[in-house]
Amino acid sequence: MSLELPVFDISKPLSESSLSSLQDACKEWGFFYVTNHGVSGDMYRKLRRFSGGVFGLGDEEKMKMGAPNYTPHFIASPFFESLRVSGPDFYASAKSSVDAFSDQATYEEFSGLMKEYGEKMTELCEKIMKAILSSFGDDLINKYYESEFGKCHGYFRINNYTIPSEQDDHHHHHNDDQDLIEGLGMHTDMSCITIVDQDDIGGLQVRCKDGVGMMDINPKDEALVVNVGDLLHAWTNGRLRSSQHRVVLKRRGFVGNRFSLAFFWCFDDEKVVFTPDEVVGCCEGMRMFRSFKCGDYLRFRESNEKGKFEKVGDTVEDFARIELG
Ligand SMILES: O=C(O)CCC(=O)C(=O)O
Ligand SMILES: [Fe+2]
Repeated sequence: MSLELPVFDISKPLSESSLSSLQDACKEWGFFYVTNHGVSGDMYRKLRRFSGGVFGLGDEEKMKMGAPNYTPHFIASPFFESLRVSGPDFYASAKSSVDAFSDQATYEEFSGLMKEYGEKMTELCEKIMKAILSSFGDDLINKYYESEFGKCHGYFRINNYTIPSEQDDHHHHHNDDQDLIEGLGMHTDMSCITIVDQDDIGGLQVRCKDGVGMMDINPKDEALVVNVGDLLHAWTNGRLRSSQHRVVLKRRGFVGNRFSLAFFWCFDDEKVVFTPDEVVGCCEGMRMFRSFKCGDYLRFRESNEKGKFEKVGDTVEDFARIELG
């Protein structure tokens, strides 16, 4: 099954009806599309070309980038490798990845591009977060945007999914459907919000509220996919969904690579996440999450996964949910 998520045009003034469909989508799915986001086709094509150049290097070369800049195959999955670029100084982060390579002029340009993209996405996240706060009404922007979200920062991953040829893949996990491969396992994001730019191959799936079904999030021209992460789920007292999602690849007919960009916008490590009374209040007054330091949650996730990436199982629900009774 596939899903028609609402499309939120971020360039338009916020109308009551667009805010209410935004709020509904965040509660029901934790996912929606955004258009007129300001990332030009030109910037995207350049980013893809440069990244393709880096992924095309030999394994030994790529390993020179080191962790956490480069995640090689067989960490998250055999079919996934990823470059990480961290803000707020996206230029310096990208530069530190590619400094080991010889073609310095090219990589200067690469780093400049990463900076441009990172800053654009940071700005977009700020706008989206403001829209999400507005969708609660009650002037939450004025009360909480600056104090709670003013120090948020972002990082992004450039993801490259490939499927090896049939003969050397007898040992990995097939789904029930022999033609479906998990390119990135089921997980929730550790962010406040995440913005994903997937190419036209598709494969992003979200778990339905019933906890069983899966829905395809189809590629949509000119649109980016936005999803709510664990930090915003906790901050909104669980009202906005941080949904489990994954990426599946169809073996048959899969040509080339699947390329995606995922931008994660998070609280800073020192931030104490604690739902304001007013936000709790609109939820029958029952506080669902104890206060926690953002960095402690990130470390909890990392230590639970032993470098295994974002596997589902331990989320903010396990970490900070208040037991009832
Ligand atoms: O590659 C994608 O489309 C999504 C990636 C994702 O969910 C993630 O990196 O957290
Ligand atoms: Fe994700």
